[in-house]
Formats: sequence, structure tokens, C-alpha cells
Amino acid sequence: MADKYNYDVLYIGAGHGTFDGAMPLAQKGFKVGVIEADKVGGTCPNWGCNAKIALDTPIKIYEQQKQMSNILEGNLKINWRNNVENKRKTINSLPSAIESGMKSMGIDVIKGWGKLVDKNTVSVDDRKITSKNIVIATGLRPNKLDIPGTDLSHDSKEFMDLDEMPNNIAIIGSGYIAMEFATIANAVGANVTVFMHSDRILRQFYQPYTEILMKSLENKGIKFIKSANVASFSKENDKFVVEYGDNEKFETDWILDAAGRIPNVENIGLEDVGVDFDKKGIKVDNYLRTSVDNIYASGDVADAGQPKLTPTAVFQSTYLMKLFAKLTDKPIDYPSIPSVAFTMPRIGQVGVSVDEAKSNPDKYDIKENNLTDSDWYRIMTNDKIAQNNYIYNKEHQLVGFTEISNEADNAVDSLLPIIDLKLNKDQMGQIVQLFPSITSDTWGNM
Ligand SMILES: Cc1cc2nc3c(=O)[nH]c(=O)nc-3n(C[C@H](O)[C@H](O)[C@H](O)COP(=O)(O)OP(=O)(O)OC[C@H]3O[C@@H](n4cnc5c(N)ncnc54)[C@H](O)[C@@H]3O)c2cc1C
Ligand SMILES: NC(=O)c1ccc[n+]([C@@H]2O[C@H](COP(=O)([O-])OP(=O)(O)OC[C@H]3O[C@@H](n4cnc5c(N)ncnc54)[C@H](O)[C@@H]3O)[C@@H](O)[C@H]2O)c1
Repeated sequence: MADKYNYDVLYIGAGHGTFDGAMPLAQKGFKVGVIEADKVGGTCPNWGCNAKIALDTPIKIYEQQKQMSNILEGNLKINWRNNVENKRKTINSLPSAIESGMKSMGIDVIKGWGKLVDKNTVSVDDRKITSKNIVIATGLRPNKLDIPGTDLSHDSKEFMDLDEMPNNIAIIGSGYIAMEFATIANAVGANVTVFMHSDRILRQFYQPYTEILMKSLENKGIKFIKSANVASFSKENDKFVVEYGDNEKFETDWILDAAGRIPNVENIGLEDVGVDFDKKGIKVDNYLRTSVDNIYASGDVADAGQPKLTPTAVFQSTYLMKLFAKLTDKPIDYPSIPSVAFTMPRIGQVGVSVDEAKSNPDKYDIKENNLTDSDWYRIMTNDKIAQNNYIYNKEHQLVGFTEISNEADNAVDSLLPIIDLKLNKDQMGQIVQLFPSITSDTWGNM
């Protein structure tokens, strides 16, 4: 299409906020360009979900083996170097696979730093590229603590590429990255100390479950320092020192700063072109349109009031494809975005939360289960922690769910069609699950 401009749609950033929608858009005949400054695929395949789950998979097996030590004899041990090598092997081909996929659909993949020049022009080094529509999908980056010695700390990307697991690790923060990586480092044998900002971990999740998780991690040897108020990092001989609280000092071998991630909004010309943003990201309306009418934002960098996760980025980029291809003219209508902390045990949730249900008893009913004594599957795997909550509206439709267990990710996933398609009992009765499976038990416990 594009005649007046080089492209119909030009994307800045090549993560899930871009490629899930850009590929089908190009397939429909639209002229599409994608600018990427680093690895094609962005955070999720290279430094996020895929990379993390490759490292986590042996951890899950290791933890489950310990649970079944009455049957499985011998002591498994995780070889960290092999684990990192295996992670590299499983993800290293993803950028070129995604790039080839885009090129095969006719997308021009342009390497370099994209910066808005005006509402239809983006510069990449010395090149000026024009487009009818522009999508900014530049993602997030670690929010390094603004304290003395901050450069002595490391981020999640560096953790996932450690050739040796340090004996002692200090982790700053108690969110997703902090808890998932504390789980991994502890299983590999490191002494892990978590410096919490407050007295809670994983504040997005149901607090009674996060308290159970924290106790379980403590029982495995992870130390938590609540409301630590970390003041500085320094180096003394071969050791690193975390100064916190009332001038207390903690010596360690390695510091992971996991105190959150912030939007990549700097040096991309937003101010020059009049695109509004703040520290939560680029402001968008219900069509993912920014304050400039032909410029859109997608994925983590957009402040869309949704969890900044891969499923959100996939849904948003796919929605934009439909909008550009005129397959919809309606505002974006989000499904329930599922989220899981890949700790052991895991905590997962989707839809209406338990807290929301408890504060609106006229709208919701809650069914709580302890699966360790009632659920055959969890008895079989000797799970010591497995609980869930089903949340129903007054028409008895399932509208929310949360679980803590080794299988919480699979349990949440299995219920998404019921929640999103609002299946009633008759419709559910038309579907039989594989048996035995987590799905059959999760549906069966409703
Ligand atoms: C350690 C970790 C684990 C995670 N685990 C999970 C998980 O298990 N499940 C889940 O759902 N989510 C997870 N996430 C979040 C998930 O990775 C993100 O939500 C998702 O990758 C967002 O995609 P995006 O396209 O918006 O941004 P990104 O994937 O970050 O892509 C943005 C791209 O833009 C590029 N870029 C930035 N500025 C420019 C510029 N000016 N010019 C050109 N290119 C530019 C960047 O190089 C990058 O490639 C995890 C994140 C991290 C850090
Ligand atoms: N399983 C998953 O889906 C998954 C896994 C990892 C990351 N992610 C995504 O990546 C993003 C970043 O994850 P994250 O764990 O960095 O962020 P987060 O927001 O989950 O956690 C940040 C943590 O840092 C703490 N903190 C904030 N300021 C601090 C300070 N000054 N000093 C000490 N601690 C401080 C917070 O209390 C919190 O515990 C999120 O968008 C998340 O959705 C998702």
C-alpha cells in the first residue's frame, strides 16, 4: 500500500508489543517496518519469560524430586553452568527465527536506534523513515536504585548469564524478579538474602498465599529483611557490602537489584513531537492512540492500566493489527490477563481477586479449597502446599481464580476459556478433559 510514505505502519521496538501484530498485518499486504536497537524479539525471549523458564524448568523438577524422596532415591543436584548453557542453547536461535519470520512476511527489519522527528518521521542513525502510522513499543528497563555504589549491583539479564552461581547473593526488592530468582539461586545452593522495601512480597497477589510462599522460602533457607531501607552498595576487598537500616552492613558476593522496571521513554523524541508520557509510560486512549493521533503505543511502554506482561503485549499488538487493517473500529476490550509468579510453589491468578470479592459479598461468592488433603493429583505428588479460591458472580459464572501450588500456572491456564467465554454449566458439560490431568482436577473442584 504506502505511497506517500515509506510505510503504512512503522514500529519502534521488536518485542511482543510489535511482532505478534506486525506479522499478520504485513501478511495482509500492508507495508510494515520494524526498528530494533538490540536483539529482535525484545525482553521476553531473550531476557524475560523464555530465558527465565529455561532456567526454572530443572528447578521445578529438583523441588518435586525432593517432595517425592520416599520414592525417588538419590540426591539430585543442579549443575548451574550446564543450566545456563542449556538456556543459551534453547533461546539463542529465537531472535533470528523471529527476524526471519518477519522478513518472510515482507517486513523490513531496520537495525538501530529509532527516534521520532515529526509525527510521520522516525530517524535511525542518519536515515529518515516516513510512515502513515507509528507504533512505539520500546518496553521497560531495570530501575537501578539511585544510591551510592549502584553500579556495583547487577540486573536480571546479568543474573541469567552468570557462569558461576555466587555462594552468597543479596537481592533488593521482593517483586516478581526478586522472588523468581531467589527461588532459582536458593535451589542451586546459594545463600540468598532478600532486602524488602516493605514487609510484603509479590504485592499484586493474594496476601495469605504470598505469606505461605514466604514461609516456604524461609524454610528452604532464604532470609528476608523487612523494610530494609537500602542506603548504599560498596566494595571491600573481594566482597560487596549492602548498607541498610540504621547503618547496618551486610557482606555478600553478588547484588541483584530487582527494585522494578521503568518505561523506555527517553531519547525517542516524544517531547519534540508532543506525545504525552509520565513515569508509568506513554499515555494511551482506548484505541492505544497517544496524544498524537497517528502515533500509538503498545506493550510494556504503554500506560494502559493493564499488567505489564507478555499476554498484554501480545493482545495489544494483535488489536492494533485489527485496527490498522480495519477489522475493528471498536476500543480495545481486554480479556482477563492471567499472571503467575514462577516461584516454587507458584502463585497464579486471573480475573476478580479474592480481596475484591470479599469486599463485595453482594456481587460475588468464594469457594476455597485446600487441595493437599482433597485433591487426588496433589496427594499423588505429595504436595504440602496447594490451595485455591474460585470466585463466582451471582449467576454462578466463574469470574476469578487464584491458586498457590506447584501447578498454579497450569491450573490458571485451564480455566481461561470458562472465564473469558463465560461458559455456563451446560456448555462446560459439553467438554471433557483429558484424565488424569491438572485441568480435570481444576474443573472438577469448581
Ligand atoms: C526477568 C523477566 C522475566 C519475565 N517473565 C515474564 C513471564 O514469565 N511472563 C510474562 O508474561 N511476562 C514476563 N516478563 C515481562 C515480559 O517480558 C514483557 O511484558 C514483554 O517482553 C513486553 O514486550 P514489549 O514488546 O512491550 O517490550 P520488550 O520486549 O522489552 O521490547 C522492547 C524492544 O524495544 C527496543 N527498543 C527500545 N528503545 C528503542 C529505540 N529507540 N529504537 C529501537 N529499538 C528500541 C528494545 O531493545 C526491545 O527489544 C518478564 C520480564 C523480565 C525482565
Ligand atoms: N512471572 C512473570 O510474569 C514476571 C516475571 C518477572 C518479571 N515480570 C514483569 O517484569 C516487570 C518488572 O518486575 P520486577 O520484579 O522488577 O518489578 P515488581 O514491580 O514486581 O517488583 C519491584 C520490587 O522492588 C521493590 N522496590 C521498589 N522500590 C524500591 C526501593 N527503593 N528499594 C528497595 N526495593 C524497592 C518493590 O517493593 C517490589 O518488591 C513487571 O512488569 C513484571 O510484570 C513478570
